[in-house]
Amino acid sequence: MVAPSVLLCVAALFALSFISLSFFAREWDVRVNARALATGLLHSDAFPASTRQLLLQELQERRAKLLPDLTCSGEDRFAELRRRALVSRPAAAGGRRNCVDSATENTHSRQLECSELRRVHEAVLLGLGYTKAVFGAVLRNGLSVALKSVNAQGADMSACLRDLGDASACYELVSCKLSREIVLLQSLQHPNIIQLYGYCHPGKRGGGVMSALEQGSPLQMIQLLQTPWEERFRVCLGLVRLLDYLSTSPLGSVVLLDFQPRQFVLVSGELKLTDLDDASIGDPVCSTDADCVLHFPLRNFSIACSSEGICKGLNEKRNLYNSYRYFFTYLLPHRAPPALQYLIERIMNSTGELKGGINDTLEDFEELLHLYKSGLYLENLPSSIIKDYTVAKRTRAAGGKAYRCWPSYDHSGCVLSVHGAHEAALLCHSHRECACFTLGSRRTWTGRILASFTSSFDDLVPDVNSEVYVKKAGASDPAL
Ligand SMILES: Nc1ncnc2c1ncn2[C@@H]1O[C@H](COP(=O)(O)OP(=O)(O)OP(=O)(O)O)[C@@H](O)[C@H]1O
Repeated sequence: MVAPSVLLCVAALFALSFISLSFFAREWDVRVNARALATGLLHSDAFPASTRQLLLQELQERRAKLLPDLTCSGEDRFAELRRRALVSRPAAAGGRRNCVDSATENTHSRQLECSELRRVHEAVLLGLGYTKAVFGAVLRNGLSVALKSVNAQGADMSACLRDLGDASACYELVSCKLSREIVLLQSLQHPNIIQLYGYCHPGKRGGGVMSALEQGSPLQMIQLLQTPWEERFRVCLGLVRLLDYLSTSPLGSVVLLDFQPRQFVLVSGELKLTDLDDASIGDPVCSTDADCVLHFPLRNFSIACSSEGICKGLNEKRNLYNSYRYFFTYLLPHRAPPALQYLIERIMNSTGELKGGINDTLEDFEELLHLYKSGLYLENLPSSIIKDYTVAKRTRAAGGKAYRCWPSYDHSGCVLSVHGAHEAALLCHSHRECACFTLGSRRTWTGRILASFTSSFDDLVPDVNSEVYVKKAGASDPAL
């Protein structure tokens, strides 16, 4: 029989340990663990005090295994990130508020109210990840947003609940990743990073962490593989521009630890990074060269440990090689204009072997864009090719027979991007069904013209923005 005074003493000791651990612990995760520890102790009323330290240690280790990439482990670190975010964006300063649209003052003058975000109806599921659930909604002002919150059924929450058994501690742990992403989105601003419209933190009236972002559509690699080369090139170019920015961002060099196509979305064809919770800042520290090795399934790369004890440039290399293996390999060489293949091979070689850095890669990509946009890559095109066509200016072809080609911008016909009439004539010559083509006012993202190819037409109707080229009878195949 245990005396009531002893029980009281033990309870007081537990309460005191919890309060002091929570109070003095500078590390956010230690506080969570202290809570888990206290919860455990309350549930089993006979833990000897001598095992307290061991238990705490074990909980910390388990937590580290549970969420190995959760680098918002220290309040100091989080505060430091926040401070840097605010320094790089002076207009956003003002401390933590319940709801802020600090990232949006240029684009959306109206403040996003948390109450509005939490009240949205008819939200549709856009995606579920290990950590977050993302819903699409249209706000009252007509703005389409993606609302991110903790995925209560996600793998992170489930693993945490299995391990710690404390729902509120787990929510706090997992939402830390979302909060971290919000902080990063505030300071990292680039056309290829999703725009943060606003966010909510748990306030007095409850509700969890939530961010409101520019809405995109999940990146479907299979779908992307079926799009024209120009669109796939756009995705790769956006990625390279993003990596260039991340290599020297306002926060330092940023590496995407969990680099997968699903961390990105497309917004009107433009690639945007949306999942930043696993991004890490700063090149790794090292004591020997062996600390600066990048391990990939099929190969490893290493660099020297600098005299300052940093693997300088390792983040950049990791991002670049991941871009090569997840994006360039699939999207870049396939059906590229033959005259640009040499440049593509150079890019594939230098990124696949990590011979060049992001600067060289960006230079190659910008050159590729320039050659493609300007039509310079078509220099060897026979100029006589256009003589095989009769042109009807300020008209468009109506009716007639369409045919399909691949990869067309329009699935019911044959619509391809061309630099001008010469290139369109070349394509028409190479299609057995082609009898005429129309150049209209529609342009692709590079400014190239969308040409529509058909086998026949019923009529020519006036249209000041369009011209029709009709193949002359007996026009020869230029055997290109
Ligand atoms: N802005 C957005 N617009 C549309 N869909 C989005 C947006 N942001 C994210 N998604 C979709 O939601 C999914 C989950 O989002 P996110 O990647 O941020 O969550 P996560 O839990 O960190 O994912 P993971 O398990 O890959 O780490 C994404 O894969 C994407 O398909």
